[in-house]
Amino acid sequence: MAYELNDVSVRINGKEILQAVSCTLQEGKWISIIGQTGAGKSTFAQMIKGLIPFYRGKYTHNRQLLPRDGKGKMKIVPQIGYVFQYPEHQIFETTVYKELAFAPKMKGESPERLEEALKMVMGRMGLSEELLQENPFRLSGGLKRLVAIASVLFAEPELLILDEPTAGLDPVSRMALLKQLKAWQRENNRTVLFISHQLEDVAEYSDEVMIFKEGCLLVHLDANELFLKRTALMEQAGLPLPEPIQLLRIIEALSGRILEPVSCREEDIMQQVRLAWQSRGLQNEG
Ligand SMILES: Nc1ncnc2c1ncn2[C@@H]1O[C@H](COP(=O)(O)OP(=O)(O)OP(=O)(O)O)[C@@H](O)[C@H]1O
Repeated sequence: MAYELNDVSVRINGKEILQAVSCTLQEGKWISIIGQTGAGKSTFAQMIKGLIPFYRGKYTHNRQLLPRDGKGKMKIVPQIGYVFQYPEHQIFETTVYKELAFAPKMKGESPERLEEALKMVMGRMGLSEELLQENPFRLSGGLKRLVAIASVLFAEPELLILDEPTAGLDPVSRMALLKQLKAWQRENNRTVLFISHQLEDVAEYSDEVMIFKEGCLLVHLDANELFLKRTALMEQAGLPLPEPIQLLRIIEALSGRILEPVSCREEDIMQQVRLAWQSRGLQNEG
């Protein structure tokens, strides 16, 4: 179920926005896309969804070229879901039920199947069924966001693109939303492309990370490898390290020991930090 790009370049208004990008997006992976502002992250994601009509190079899904129309224009890829920044701005129906059921009804889903899927997606996003008859425009900002994202999940996308899905949310809502999306991705073995400037979230949830710099894909690698072993790549891309990794480096410097957390997730890093802190060497230093 892989999507593959081979030497793909995108030029808009005479400017090369993406340059010779080659990559494979494997099924069942949470792949984060990071890079400084203007690095080409959103353009890459839009290209994957088929929102960029023309590009050079080869783009395939399961080794089949993605369809183009008679004029050679790339078509939108229906099995890819796209959550744009501030997705609540795309809500247009008058009840939460209508908003969620819009796409599946268009696909001709039976009422029974609709009901079953509706319950599942509401539960997954932590939304109470009582909300179904509410006007989505009257909900709080955070709830509106959940409804908008639930409507994308309801279409059961094979690959889900999340373009800064937590922008503007408070820390508690941000964490809750990402946990729900991660659980959805794992349970359904789906691929997620997650664009974010929140590097702590990237280290917490990713299987793989793609770093873009000035329209080029600098590197695509395992998240643990990047954050625990190849941190120089972050510097090369002009990006800071996630805060728990910065703390790990400080504790290593203070204790004079190399710490080896099992992953770049905060919980695993803090466990190492606590152990080092409790060890006599560091207490004496302190
Ligand atoms: N339609 C367009 N016309 C002209 N230039 C564009 C267009 N779309 C994007 N660009 C330019 O392409 C570059 C990459 O933009 P893109 O939005 O992909 O970057 P990004 O990494 O997603 O940035 P950010 O983190 O700020 O969202 C930028 O210099 C942007 O100005």
